[in-house]
Amino acid sequence: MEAPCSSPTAGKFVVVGGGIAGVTCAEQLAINFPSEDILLITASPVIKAVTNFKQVSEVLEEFDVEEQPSTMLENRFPNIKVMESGVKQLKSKEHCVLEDGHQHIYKKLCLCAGAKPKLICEGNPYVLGIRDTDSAQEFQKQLTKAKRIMIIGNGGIALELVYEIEGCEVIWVIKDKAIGNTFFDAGAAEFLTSKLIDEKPEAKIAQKRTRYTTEGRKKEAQARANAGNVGSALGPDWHEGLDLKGTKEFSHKIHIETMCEVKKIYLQEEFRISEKKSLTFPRDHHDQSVTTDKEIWPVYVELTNEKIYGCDFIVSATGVTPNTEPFLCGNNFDVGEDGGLKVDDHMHTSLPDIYAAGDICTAAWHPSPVWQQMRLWTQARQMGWYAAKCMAAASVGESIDMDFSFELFAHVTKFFNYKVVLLGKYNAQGLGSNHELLLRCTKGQEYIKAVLQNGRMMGAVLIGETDLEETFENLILNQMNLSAYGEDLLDPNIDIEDYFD
Ligand SMILES: Cc1cc2nc3c(=O)[nH]c(=O)nc-3n(C[C@H](O)[C@H](O)[C@H](O)COP(=O)(O)OP(=O)(O)OC[C@H]3O[C@@H](n4cnc5c(N)ncnc54)[C@H](O)[C@@H]3O)c2cc1C
Ligand SMILES: NC(=O)C1=CN([C@@H]2O[C@H](COP(=O)(O)OP(=O)(O)OC[C@H]3O[C@@H](n4cnc5c(N)ncnc54)[C@H](OP(=O)(O)O)[C@@H]3O)[C@@H](O)[C@H]2O)C=CC1
Repeated sequence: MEAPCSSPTAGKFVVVGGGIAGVTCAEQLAINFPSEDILLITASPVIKAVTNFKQVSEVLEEFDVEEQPSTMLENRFPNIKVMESGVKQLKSKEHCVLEDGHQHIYKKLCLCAGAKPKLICEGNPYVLGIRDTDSAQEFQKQLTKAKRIMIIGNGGIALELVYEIEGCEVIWVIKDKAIGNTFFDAGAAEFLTSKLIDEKPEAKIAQKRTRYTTEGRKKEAQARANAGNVGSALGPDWHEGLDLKGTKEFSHKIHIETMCEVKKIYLQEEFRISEKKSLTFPRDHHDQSVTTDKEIWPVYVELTNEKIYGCDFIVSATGVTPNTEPFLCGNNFDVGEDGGLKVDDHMHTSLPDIYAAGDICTAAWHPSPVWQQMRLWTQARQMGWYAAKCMAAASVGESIDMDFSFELFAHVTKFFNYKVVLLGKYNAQGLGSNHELLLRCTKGQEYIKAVLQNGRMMGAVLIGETDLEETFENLILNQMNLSAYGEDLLDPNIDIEDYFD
């Protein structure tokens, strides 16, 4: 029988999870309390370290994520002790966590156990999710033997995969009309799709600038044809170390099935018995001809548009579910609709002395009008850092203000080899119909969208080397009335940096 946990005053700072959130939190606690021991318990054999951190502007940041042996963290911070083990249970009333029969008493605890892929179908060996190094390697291994795969989902992972995979037919199934719904509107999607589908070099066309009200945007849209205890989520450029090549000698071969979902998955024998017919890979994007596929595949997918395709395997890139399971039993946490542990503006959960940061948590505070939570490593780092600050302040009876990084949503990444910067309400999220869009697009070069409400900039999408991120960030933060500038705001002949400096 396990001994009961003793008094919490005897406890230390304990952090669970060796991903970006947990490691950043532990590091910050170690800096704040150099004479105290910080315990980091993590299920994975390596930890994630942030390296080459670069503050691009006031809120935009870029960094690399490196997998390191935990000893490197312990060497950098002698007061951090890393324990490789999965936490099995939390006894919040007794201030203690249990792993493999051992128990650890905490005075303050930060849960940073991340999230796991939310698969369209659990337990099917032909449905893969990608989260950590192991799952990415398994995917790569399967891909080397594959002639055709199906990718389900329209977010970050799907966008990266369709661009990187070569030598394998890819059927990409999305619920939406356009690609990349979690990051882009139909205009940006069209800008990117040309890079994916046009095999020929793109002819440069003149730059176009347009101003849209919501009404105009609708018309524009109509006129245009987006496992248990897991390891940490992969880092930036995770696919660079992997040769994502199938069995064939061509580069991209992608067919996109829009506005549909998976209806049923059949294993080979099940499909044979059903006597249903599957389709061949469409010759080009406009190919509507229906030809029965003679090839025998390991798995078949029936879509809600009634089409059926056979493939070697399916990648479910359909989002994540917070890893809360080991912590919920016997503890009355407030949990968000997305399954995350709700945290307040001090990263504190609903239970005493328990904080949470990164993918595991759901931001339940009243956010700034231009910030929203997205499960990204920038937010994991910021939350881990801020949680440590809050834990430190609370333990000495002080209070601190919310960190500035939560004032404005800012994300910089790369899709289809373009730099992509997203700021504020970049897709007019939650703004209703009372907003307008300013667009500038040069095919193959840049796509710029500013979201305005009552003359104030609320968000922006910047694709390509636009050099506008800092100016736009300032315009969103200072909420200056831009009505007088109208479309000049995006006029390439006007240097708007000079305008607003
Ligand atoms: C393929 C892929 C590509 C991505 N690309 C980008 C990108 O380009 N840009 C971006 O901003 N974000 C990207 N993300 C998202 C980003 O990686 C995550 O938001 C971020 O890493 C979350 O960090 P975290 O520390 O909260 O969780 P994680 O990195 O998942 O770490 C969780 C940690 O908790 C440990 N753990 C879990 N359960 C337990 C337990 N019971 N006991 C002890 N330890 C436990 C795990 O072993 C792990 O160490 C990507 C994600 C994936 C999967
Ligand atoms: N460069 C970057 O910034 C990258 C970031 N990431 C992050 O990593 C995490 C995991 O990525 P990912 O898995 O792509 O998650 P995302 O949340 O980015 O995207 C999930 C996608 O799957 C769709 N979806 C959800 N359920 C279904 C279903 N049953 N059938 C069909 N489609 C479905 C969603 O549609 P809907 O939105 O309509 O529900 C959405 O398009 C995310 O937090 C993501 O932000 C990953 C890769 C790159």
